[in-house]
Amino acid sequence: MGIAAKIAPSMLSSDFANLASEAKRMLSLGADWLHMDIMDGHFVPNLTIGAPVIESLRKHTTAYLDCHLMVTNPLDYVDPMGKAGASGFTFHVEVSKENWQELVQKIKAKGMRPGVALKPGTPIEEVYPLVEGENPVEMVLVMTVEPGFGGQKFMPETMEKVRVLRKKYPSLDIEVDGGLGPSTIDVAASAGANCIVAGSSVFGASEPGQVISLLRKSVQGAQQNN
Ligand SMILES: O=C(CO)[C@H](O)[C@H](O)COP(=O)(O)O
Ligand SMILES: [Fe+2]
Repeated sequence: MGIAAKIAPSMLSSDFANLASEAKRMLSLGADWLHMDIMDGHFVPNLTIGAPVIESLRKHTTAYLDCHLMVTNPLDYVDPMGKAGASGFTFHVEVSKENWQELVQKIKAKGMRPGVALKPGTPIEEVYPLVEGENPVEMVLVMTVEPGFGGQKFMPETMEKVRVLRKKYPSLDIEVDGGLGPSTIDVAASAGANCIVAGSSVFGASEPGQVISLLRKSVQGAQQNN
């Protein structure tokens, strides 16, 4: 028995003008989580959504909103995201070296689940203190593309980080994000990822439900082989 597979369509690839119905469509097709990409136009060269949109979406669904904060000052977002109804709050390690302890504490105090993300060029060792501390994060998001945009090519060299993490922390939620789809899922699943973000491969498919179930089967199959 492995840890639960969580398939999280990235709403970045949805029609933002119909966000609520797109979210419901993904949930009805078997999505476990909805991945919400919050970008501030500073940490990454793209600007997407923030707490007001999370608050609007929350009125339409009770689903787990897996929020990925690609922002320079994640601490500023904790209160608004908590009030808006975010479920997971995943901040980047590159911008939280000085204050991750305070961040994790505040995220938990607001009833959210803390996670830490790292860019492809960031060494995996940087997240160890956050996973092992007294007040640990509950998920590590290994970016498998440079953050900022959907539809990029999966970077297989990031898989070594997933393998190292899975070996070190057998029951940790490990999320992969960027370029995941039918042609890349097996390598990520066998490396040990159990939370799978997929934007363009799901929303661009003629049968998104089939992609969601294929992603889940790959994670479950890899766990049975280990
Ligand atoms: O965090 C992200 C980009 O920074 C997105 O979650 C990610 O890119 C998903 O899109 P796709 O599956 O199309 O790569
Ligand atoms: Fe993301």
